[in-house]
Amino acid sequence: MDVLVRDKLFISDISKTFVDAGTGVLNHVSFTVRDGEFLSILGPSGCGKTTLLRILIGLLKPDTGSIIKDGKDITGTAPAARKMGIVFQNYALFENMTVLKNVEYALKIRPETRATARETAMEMIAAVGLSEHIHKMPGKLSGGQQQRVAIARTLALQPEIILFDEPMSALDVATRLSMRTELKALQKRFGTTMIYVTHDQEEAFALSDRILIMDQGNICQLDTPENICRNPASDYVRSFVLANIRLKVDSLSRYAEMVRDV
Ligand SMILES: Nc1ncnc2c1ncn2[C@@H]1O[C@H](COP(=O)(O)OP(=O)(O)OP(=O)(O)O)[C@@H](O)[C@H]1O
Repeated sequence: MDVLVRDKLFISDISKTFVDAGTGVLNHVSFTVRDGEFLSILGPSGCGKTTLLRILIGLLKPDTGSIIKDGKDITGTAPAARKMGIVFQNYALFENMTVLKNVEYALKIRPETRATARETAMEMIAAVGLSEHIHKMPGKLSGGQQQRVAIARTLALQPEIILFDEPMSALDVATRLSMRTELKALQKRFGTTMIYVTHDQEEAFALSDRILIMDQGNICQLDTPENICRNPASDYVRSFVLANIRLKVDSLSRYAEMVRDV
């Protein structure tokens, strides 16, 4: 596979086996992520999505393969030097620090961002719409607000790539829908490449420039939502498309019922 200039990441032949998992969790996975792209990784529980994210950010070493970022091999590079950030499902905030302190913390540790830490933190908190909550503790915020703090904290470090590991799974449906719009707006504003792990078909189809569909450590298809719908690469992928259509029909009929009852 040729590395194109607009490719932000080139993941080549990544494999991973855990001794106690028996079979390979990732089997010679190769794909590219384009600069500024919103790429979702979609697949059932246990198919290797989180393992792939952990390898991309450097928390886990692959058994084979390499990760090329902007043309440079970063497979052995420390996580902090990769210019990537990660947002988890459980927010992972410091419970004993205010919103402001949570966002400021990492900026204050780094000599190059220390002087402007307060200003940057305030700007990022404003970007996620939480300016009026800066002095609150995370425990006093809703789940959606806590996830916004986690996103502001990640954005503040100006990563080139943000990885999301099922960031909406703990949120209610209405919050998830509004967070989708906000996330896309933030991506547009900051031009960040985003890699978004989910097992929610509807979310992946609604958010993504391209979707990578995985099953049992293998890539089944990587394409735009439209092309996946038009030309599913296998019966397995077709079942994802059909499930997504069913979800849409279900929510449309729920909406129709709500409107009828008004
Ligand atoms: N540190 C580990 N040691 C042993 N096995 C592991 C380890 N981490 C993950 N696994 C196994 O690897 C497989 C893939 O796990 P992974 O967390 O990557 O899946 P996933 O697609 O993210 O699943 P989910 O959607 O449930 O989060 C699973 O069978 C899991 O049990």
